[in-house]
Amino acid sequence: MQKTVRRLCAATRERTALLALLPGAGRPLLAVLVAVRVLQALLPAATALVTARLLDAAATPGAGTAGAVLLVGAVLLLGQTCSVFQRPLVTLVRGRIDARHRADVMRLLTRTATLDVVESAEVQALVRAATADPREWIEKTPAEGALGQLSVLVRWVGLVSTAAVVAAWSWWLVPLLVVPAVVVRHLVRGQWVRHFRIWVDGLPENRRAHYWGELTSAPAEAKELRTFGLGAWVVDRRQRHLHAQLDDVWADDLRAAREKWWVLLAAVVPLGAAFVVAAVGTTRGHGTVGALAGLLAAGWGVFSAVTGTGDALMVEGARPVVRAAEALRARLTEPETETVPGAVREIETETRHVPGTATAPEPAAPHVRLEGVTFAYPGSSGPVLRGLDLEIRPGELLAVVGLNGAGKSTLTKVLAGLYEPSAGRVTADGVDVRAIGARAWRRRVTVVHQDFVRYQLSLEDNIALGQVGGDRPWPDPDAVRGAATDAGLGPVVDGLPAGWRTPLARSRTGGVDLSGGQWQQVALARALYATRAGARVLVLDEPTAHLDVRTEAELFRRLAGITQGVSTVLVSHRLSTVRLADRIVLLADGRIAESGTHDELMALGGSYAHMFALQAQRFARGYDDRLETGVLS
Ligand SMILES: Nc1ncnc2c1ncn2[C@@H]1O[C@H](COP(=O)(O)OP(=O)(O)OP(=O)(O)O)[C@@H](O)[C@H]1O
Repeated sequence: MQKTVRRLCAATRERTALLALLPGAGRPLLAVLVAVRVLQALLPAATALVTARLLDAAATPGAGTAGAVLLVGAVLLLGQTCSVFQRPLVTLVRGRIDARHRADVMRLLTRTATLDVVESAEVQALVRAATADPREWIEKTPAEGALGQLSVLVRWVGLVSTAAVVAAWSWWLVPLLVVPAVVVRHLVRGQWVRHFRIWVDGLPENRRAHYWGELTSAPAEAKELRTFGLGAWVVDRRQRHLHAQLDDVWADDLRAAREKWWVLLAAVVPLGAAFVVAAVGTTRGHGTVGALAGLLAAGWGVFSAVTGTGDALMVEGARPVVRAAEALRARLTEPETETVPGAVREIETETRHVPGTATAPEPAAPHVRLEGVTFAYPGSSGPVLRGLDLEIRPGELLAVVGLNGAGKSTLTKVLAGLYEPSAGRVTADGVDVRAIGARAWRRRVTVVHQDFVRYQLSLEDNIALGQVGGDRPWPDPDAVRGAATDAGLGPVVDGLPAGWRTPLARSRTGGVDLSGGQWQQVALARALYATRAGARVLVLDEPTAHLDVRTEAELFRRLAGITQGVSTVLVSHRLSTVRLADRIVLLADGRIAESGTHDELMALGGSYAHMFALQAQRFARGYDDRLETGVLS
C-alpha cells in the first residue's frame, strides 16, 4: 500500500514536472496551443449538437435548414482550422522545449570540473537516458511527454462536454458508455505496459545489435572489417542479437492480436446495447431522430475520450527522461570554486597576453608542486599515484618517463586539475589549486593529451580552440599563425585547398583529413595558442609519437625558444628526445623513483640508465635511424 502511494506520488510529481516544461516554449505560443486543443476537444460535442439540429430541421416540414447548415459548416471549418494550425504549433513547442532541455543537460555536463564524474558508468547511463534523443519507440522526449500530459488534461473537456450531450438525452446512458470504456482502456493499457516491459528487457540485446550494425557503415571500422574479412561475421552477430530481442516482441504482438477479440467484445457489446436502447427509445417517442443522431455521435465521443491511450504512452515514455535529468542535476550540481583567496587573486585576474598584440605584462610561470599526491580511479583496486612529490620549476623543461601504465598520463591530468587527488595537493606558488578554482587554474595550464580531439572544424578554429572566451577577439589570426608556425605546420597549411579555412574533416564540403603526425602538430599548435593567451604550464603527453624523426628533432630543437617563460612537462617514451630536458623524472610504483639530468641519471645507473641503454641498443641495431643519421646524438 505504502509502495503504491509512493509510486503514485512519484508519478504525479513527474507529470507535474512535464507540465511545468510547457511555459518554456513561450507563454503566447502555449496559450494559442491550449486554445486550439480545447476547441478540438469540444468539437465532438459541437458536431453532435449541430448534426441533431440539422436533421431535426430537415425532418420538420416548413422549417428552414439554412441556419442549421451554416452551423454545421462553421463547426467543420473550425475543426479544419484547428487541425491546420495544430501541427506547426506542436512542432514549435516541441522544438523549443526539447532544445532547451538538451542544452540544460549539456551545460550540466560541461560544468563539471573533473573527469571522474563524467567517466562514471552511472553518469553515462543517466546522460544516455536524459539526453532525450529517442532511439526506440518506447523513448519519448520531454516535450512529447509534456504535450501528452496536456492532451490527457484536455481530454477531460471532451469527456465532460460529450457526456453532457448524452446526459441531455438520458443520464443513465452516461455510465453505460463510460464503464465499458474504462474496461477497454484498462485492457489496452495492460497490453501496452506488457509490450513496453518486453522492449525494455530486450534493450541490452538491441544495443548490441545496433553496435554491430553501426560497425558496417563506420569509416574507421570499415578498414578492419575488410582487412580481417569480418563482414559476414558482424552481420550474423547483429542478426542474432536482434532476434534475441525481437522474437519475444513478435510473440507478444501475436498474443496482443489474439486478445483484441476480448477488447472488441468489451467495446462493441455495451456500446451496441446503449445505442439499441436509444434507438428503441426514439421509436417509442423519446426524443427526435436528430437527437438520436446527436446522441450516437456524442456517445462515440465519450468512448473515444476515455479509451485513447496514445497521450498516456507519450507521458510514460518521457517520465524516465525527466527522472534521469533530475538525477543528473542532483549528481552534477557541484559548486565550482570561483572565489579566489587574496593570495592568488593575481593569478585569476592577470591580463591574458598575446605577444605583440597588447602591452600587458607577461604573467610569470608559477612554481608548481605536487605534495604527497595519491590518486586512485573510482572502482579500481589500488591507487595509481601513491604519495607522489614533484616540483615543476618556473620555465624549466621537465621530462617524465616510465613504463606503460606507470601513471604518467594520470599525473598530467591531476596536474591539470582534471582529477582531484584523493590525498595530498597540487600547489601553484604555494597555493592549493583547488582554492584557485578549476577554471582559473586551467587557463594557466594547457595540455596536449595523448588522445587529443580532432575537431571537425577549420584548421584555424582547431588551433584557436586552445583558448576561447575572454575579452580578446576570437580567433586571433596572429596567434593562430604564430602557434602553427611554432608547431611546424607551415608546409601543411600551404598544401591545404582553402588554407586556414579548410575544414579538417572529409565529411565536410571541401574538407580534408590530415595524417596522424599532422594532426599531432595541430594539437600542439592548439596548446601553443593557449600559451600565447596566457597559459604558463605546457603539458605534452607523448606529443611526438606520430611525428617522423626529422619533424620531431626539428621541433625539439626549437622547443626551448617557443616556450620561453613557460614551464614544460614532457611525457615521452623516446629517451633520445627526453635527454634534452633540463630535468628528467622516472615514475615507478606511483612515485618519483629517480630525478636528475640525463647525465646524472646515467651516472646513477638505475632504471633510467637501463632503459636508455636498451633503447640505444635497439636503435643502433637499426630500429631507429636517429642515432645513425646523427639527427639525434
Ligand atoms: N579513466 C581510467 N579509469 C580507470 N583506470 C584508468 C583510467 N585511465 C588509466 N587508468 C589506469 O591507470 C593506470 C595508469 O594509466 P596511465 O594512462 O596514467 O599510464 P601511462 O604511464 O600514461 O601509460 P602509457 O605509457 O601506456 O601511456 C593504468 O593501470 C590504467 O589502466
